[in-house]
Amino acid sequence: MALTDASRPTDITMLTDLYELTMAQGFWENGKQDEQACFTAFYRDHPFGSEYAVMCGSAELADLVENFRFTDEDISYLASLSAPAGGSLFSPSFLNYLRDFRPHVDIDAVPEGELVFPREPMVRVSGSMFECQLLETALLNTIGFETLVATKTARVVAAAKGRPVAEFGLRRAQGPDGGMAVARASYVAGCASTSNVLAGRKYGIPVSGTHAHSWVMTFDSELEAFRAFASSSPKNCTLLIDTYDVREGVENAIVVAKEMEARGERLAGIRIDSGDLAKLSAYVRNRFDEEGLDYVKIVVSNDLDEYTIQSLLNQGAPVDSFGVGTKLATCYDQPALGCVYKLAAHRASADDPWTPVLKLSEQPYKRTIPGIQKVRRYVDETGSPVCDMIYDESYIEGDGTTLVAVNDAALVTSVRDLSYHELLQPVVRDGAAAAPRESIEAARARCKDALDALDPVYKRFLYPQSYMVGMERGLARVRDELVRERMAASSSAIPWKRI
Ligand SMILES: Nc1ncnc2c1ncn2[C@@H]1O[C@H](COP(=O)(O)OP(=O)(O)OP(=O)(O)O)[C@@H](O)[C@H]1O
Ligand SMILES: O=P(O)(O)OC[C@H]1O[C@H](OP(=O)(O)OP(=O)(O)O)[C@H](O)[C@@H]1O
Ligand SMILES: O=C(O)c1cccnc1
Repeated sequence: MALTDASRPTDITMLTDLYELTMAQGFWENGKQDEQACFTAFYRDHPFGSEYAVMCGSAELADLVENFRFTDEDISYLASLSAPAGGSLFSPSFLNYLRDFRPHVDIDAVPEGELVFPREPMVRVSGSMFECQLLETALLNTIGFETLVATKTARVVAAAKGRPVAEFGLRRAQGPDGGMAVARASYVAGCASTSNVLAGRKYGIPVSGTHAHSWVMTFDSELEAFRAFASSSPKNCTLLIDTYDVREGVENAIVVAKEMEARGERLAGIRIDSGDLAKLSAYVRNRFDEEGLDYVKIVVSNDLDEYTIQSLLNQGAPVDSFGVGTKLATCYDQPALGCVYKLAAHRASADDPWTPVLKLSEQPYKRTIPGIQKVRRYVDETGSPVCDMIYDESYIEGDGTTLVAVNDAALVTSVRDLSYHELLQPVVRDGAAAAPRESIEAARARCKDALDALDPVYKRFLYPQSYMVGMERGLARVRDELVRERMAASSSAIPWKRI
C-alpha cells in the first residue's frame, strides 16, 4: 500500500479480504446483520522461539474503527465487481446499506508494551456479526505485524544489555507502511531511535544517523571526507571508518577528532559496518584510548540481530551502540506472527444471553477457547508474572482460583494466594475511542517495566521455561463440554474418536 498524505493509511475500510465483504452481504441478505458476536484475536506459536510477545498495535484500533466508512469511490468500485459466474458480485441494495454503515463495536485489548502469551486474547471485539467480521483483516494486519516487530526488538534490545539500539531498517522494510510500523513498534519495545525521518515526525520518535560509504567515496581521500563531514555536522559527527580499511580509517578519524578538539568540538563516534566487529572494535577502542580520545563512541552495524549482538558482547567487544536494520525490520527468522481472529460467542440480539462457541480441529492445540474472555495476570509478591488465567465471568466455578492448562486438563493449579491485574482494557466503546490515545512514551515505559518484571527464565533465548496460560476451571469445563457435544454430533473422521 502506497503512503498517502505522508502518513500511514487510517482509511483502511477497503484494506480487507474480499470474503469479509461477501460474508457481510450474506449476513445482510439473511437478516443476520444484527446478530451479536464476540471474537478474540490471539497467537498460537512462540515467535522466534520467544516465550513471550510484546503487544503492539492496539493503540491503532480506535483509529481503525473511527475511520471505518465506505466512500462513494469505494461503493462505485464494489459495484463494478463481477461475480465469476456472471452478474455483479454485490447487490445495489447491499451497497446502499454499506454507504451509511458505521461500526458500533466494543473493543478491549491488551495495552501496548504489555507482554502477551500464546492462546490468550490480545484483543476482544464484540458487536454485530456483520461489523465484527468486517474488521477482521485490518485488525489482524495491525496487531500481528507490530507485535511481531516489538517482540523481535525486545530480544535485540535485551542482547544489547543497556547499550542503545538504533533502528536502521527502513530501506529493507516490507514497503513504506511496513517501514513506518517497524519504526513505531521498535520504539515501543526499546530501540533508542530510528533512522526513519517520517516516523520521527509522525510518532515523535528520536531520529539518529551517521553517514554512508558513498560520502567517503565522493572525496579524493577518506581524511578529506571525514574533515568535510566534521565541518558540516560538528555536533552530530559519527564517522564510518570501514570504506577502505578500518585500521587506516581509525587513524584518519583520530586526526579529525584532534582537529575538532582544537576547535572546541568533539567527535561523537565512529561506525564499523563490516569485517570482524569484535576484533575491529577492540583495535579501534585501543587506538582512541591511546590517543586520549576515550569519549569517542563505537557504533557497529552489519546484519546484526540478537544472536550476533550477544556473541559480540560475549567476545568482550567494546561496542557502545548498535545499528540494526534488515533482520529487525523484516523479522528475518519469522516473518509472521500467525495471529488469528476467532468467534468465541454469539447471541441473537443484545438482549439475549451469549452462547459460547468453539472451533474444533484435528490438532487439539488448534481448538479455540469459547466465551466472553477476559485475562488476569497473576503476579508474585515482587510483581513478577507467574501465570495468566483466561476466564468468562458467566462460568466461574467456586472462588474462581483454579487454573487448568489450556492444552492439558490434568495440569491444574491454584492462584488463590496471588494478586492479579486485568490485561484487557477498553479501547473502543460503541464505535468510538474509549479513552484519549496514550503517548508512545507511555507504551514504551510499560514495555520496559513488563520486561524488567518477567523472570529471566522466560526471557532466555535458548529453551526458555514455559509460562503457564490456563483457563479458569468453569471455562475449562464449558470448553470440554462443547468439545464433547461437537464431537458427538460429528460423523467425520477425527481419527481417535473411533478407537
Ligand atoms: N566477531 C564477530 N562475531 C560474530 N559475528 C560477527 C562478528 N563480526 C561480524 N559478525 C557478523 O558476521 C556477519 C558477516 O560478517 P562479514 O565479516 O562477512 O561482513 P561482510 O558481510 O563481509 O561485510 P560487508 O558485506 O558489509 O562488507 C554479519 O552478520 C556480522 O554482523
Ligand atoms: O545491516 P543492517 O542491519 O541491515 O543495517 C543497515 C545497513 O544499511 C546500510 O547498509 P547499505 O545499505 O549501505 O548496504 P551494505 O549492507 O552493503 O552496508 C548500513 O551500512 C547497514 O549495513
Ligand atoms: O545512519 C546510518 O548510519 C544508517 C541509516 C540507515 C541504514 N544504515 C545506516
